[in-house]
Amino acid sequence: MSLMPSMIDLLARARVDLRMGLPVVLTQPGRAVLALAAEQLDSARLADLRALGPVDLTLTARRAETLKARVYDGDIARIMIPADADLAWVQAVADPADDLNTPMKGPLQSNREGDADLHRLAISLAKSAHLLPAALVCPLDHPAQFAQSHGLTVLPLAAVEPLMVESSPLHPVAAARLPMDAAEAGRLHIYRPEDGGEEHYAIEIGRPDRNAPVLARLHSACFTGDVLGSLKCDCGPQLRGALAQMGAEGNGVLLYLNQEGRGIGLANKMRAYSLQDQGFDTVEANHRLGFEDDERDFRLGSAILKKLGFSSVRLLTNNPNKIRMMENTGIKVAERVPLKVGETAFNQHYLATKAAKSGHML
Ligand SMILES: Nc1nc2c(ncn2[C@@H]2O[C@H](COP(=O)(O)OP(=O)(O)OP(=O)(O)O)[C@@H](O)[C@H]2O)c(=O)[nH]1
Ligand SMILES: [Zn+2]
Repeated sequence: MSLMPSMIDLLARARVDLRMGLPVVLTQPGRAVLALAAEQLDSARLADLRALGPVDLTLTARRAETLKARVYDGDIARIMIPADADLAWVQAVADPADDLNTPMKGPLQSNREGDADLHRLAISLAKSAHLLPAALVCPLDHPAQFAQSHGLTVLPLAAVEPLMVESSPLHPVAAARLPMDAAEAGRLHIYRPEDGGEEHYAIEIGRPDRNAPVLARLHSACFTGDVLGSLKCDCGPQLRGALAQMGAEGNGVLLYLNQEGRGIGLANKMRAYSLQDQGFDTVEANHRLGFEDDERDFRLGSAILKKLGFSSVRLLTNNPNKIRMMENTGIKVAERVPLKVGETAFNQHYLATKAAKSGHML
């Protein structure tokens, strides 16, 4: 029935549910759990969840390592919530904001019984909803009945897993002429993913030849740098520098990918900045929050370039991962064009960390 939600629709709905603090039901043959985002929990929901059975606080292995909790499930850990733990305990374990003030949260006991696949799905959902990667998970006996009587979204693991791994197809929505400081001959194209996620943009300058390598930049959104002129990173000057170079050459394409904070979202990036204020570097801060250094999906860039008719680029970047990803997804990188602008007294350490830990070319 075409008026019923598809699996992609349910996935988008589940992300919103988690952001609203609602539980979602995750199922696999013979097993089901109820999952809630730790960050959106309140005391009433914690009590109701505990009435259903034992609750685990699922974290990434990154976060568990910081907390010195045992990791039995590879990339995630299932921390048992003690009987006397309250909402503040859950939040303190999930969120590193107060780690330095209250380093002792434990002893933390990790669950090693049974399968962790549904817990892993809960973490992926929280990440893709740009929430802290921490989820409360408890087993559920009659999932279909429970979901129906509580009006909850149900996601079967087998159906949803391939959708989470694949990059969602993007479709052009609208395009119009946009004269800019850097180039009067500008055109802004909007692309919308099928999965209800962020839209991404392509700024085409001039009318680049589709049969030759185009001067291209994959720029990830940085509200603080691009809009506010933050001195903590080099994003603003890189954005304007790339557009200026394309304007000067008369041709180019800048992809503005809405993957704020290397894919963790602006709220989490500000959590990371707060940890940086406590002395951690950009990579350590991501890890303490439970994220990888870089959670972006650069396949988006190739998908948009292909939609625009390009197959080869002169890529403005210092990031070898972007080059690798372009090549692996069918866009030839004919040349790497370095983009070194915007070094300040405030971002020297940030740029040095990217070079030392993330392989950026100096
Ligand atoms: N998590 C996190 N993200 C940051 C931080 N500083 C900047 N960012 C984000 O990092 C991304 C920078 O993206 P890009 O300009 O594409 O940079 P890049 O990966 O360094 O690669 P090139 O600039 O191409 O060399 C943006 O999404 C910023 O929001 C930080 O300290 N923590
Ligand atoms: Zn930035």
